[in-house]
Amino acid sequence: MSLTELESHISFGGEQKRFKHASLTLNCEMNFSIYLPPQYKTQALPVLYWLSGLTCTDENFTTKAGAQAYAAELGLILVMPDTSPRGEQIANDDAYDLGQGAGFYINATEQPWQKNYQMFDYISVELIDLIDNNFNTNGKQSIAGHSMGGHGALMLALRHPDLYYSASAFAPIVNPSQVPWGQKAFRHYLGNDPQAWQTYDSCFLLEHYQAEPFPILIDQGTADNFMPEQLQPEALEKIAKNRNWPLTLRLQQGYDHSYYFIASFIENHLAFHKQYLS
Ligand SMILES: N[C@@H](CCC(=O)N[C@@H](CSC=O)C(=O)NCC(=O)O)C(=O)O
Repeated sequence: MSLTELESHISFGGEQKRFKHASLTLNCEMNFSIYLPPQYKTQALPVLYWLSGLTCTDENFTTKAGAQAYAAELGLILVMPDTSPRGEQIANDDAYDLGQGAGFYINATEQPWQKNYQMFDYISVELIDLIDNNFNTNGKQSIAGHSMGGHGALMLALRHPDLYYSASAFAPIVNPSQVPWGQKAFRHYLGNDPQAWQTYDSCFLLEHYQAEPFPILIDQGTADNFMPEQLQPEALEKIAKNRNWPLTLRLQQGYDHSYYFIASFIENHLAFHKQYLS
């Protein structure tokens, strides 16, 4: 599949680029951003996929997290996909938490979403193939994300331990089938079948996980207005403790839900993933 370059900027000795491509999985044109660190000029490198949250595109993390400086030191490729299919012909909703910008990284089965909202397959199959076929990767990848994207990162890694070496999240929605953001999205995209909801719920997936465990790091700000109702990271921590799972939950005093929080700890997340990708 061919890529069209939209932007290219030198950043910390590497290159910050943006591409568009035709997605066969989502039946539309998609953009993604990629950071290629300086080491990329001479060697194949591992990839960290970053999944953003509600209302975001590929550009929120790229422009706000300050991750390029650390990726340049560590020799990590960063890939930032969009958060949903996009376009005038694509189903949408006026609310910020449904439709475009709110794909929830799942494969929709309900109308009018099913034709385009196949984000689970896009991230775990089409995008990995696209990146590996067009860039000099070493075939190793990990995954991280924020809020809705934190849900996506944990859920995709729990569903695909064959693909991802480690997972991390900022303020993730860990139990989407039990909280308003997730319940709304799942009802629209998946219908009312509780079993379908569970297949995309990190708490359920961790509780029933059978393969080799992989490391998880979660940061959660204590001043995050969304924490009590939507996020509840302790629910996942409790299951992890019962299963002796290597999960670290760090409660960061006074931090909120914003990219100022992400920028404050992104260095730790990149270093965490680098250990497992080396
Ligand atoms: N507009 C909404 C909240 C939208 C919001 O806070 N989005 C977060 C992710 S929330 C979970 O997925 C985000 O990352 N926004 C983009 C940014 O650059 O900050 C509301 O009013 O509640």
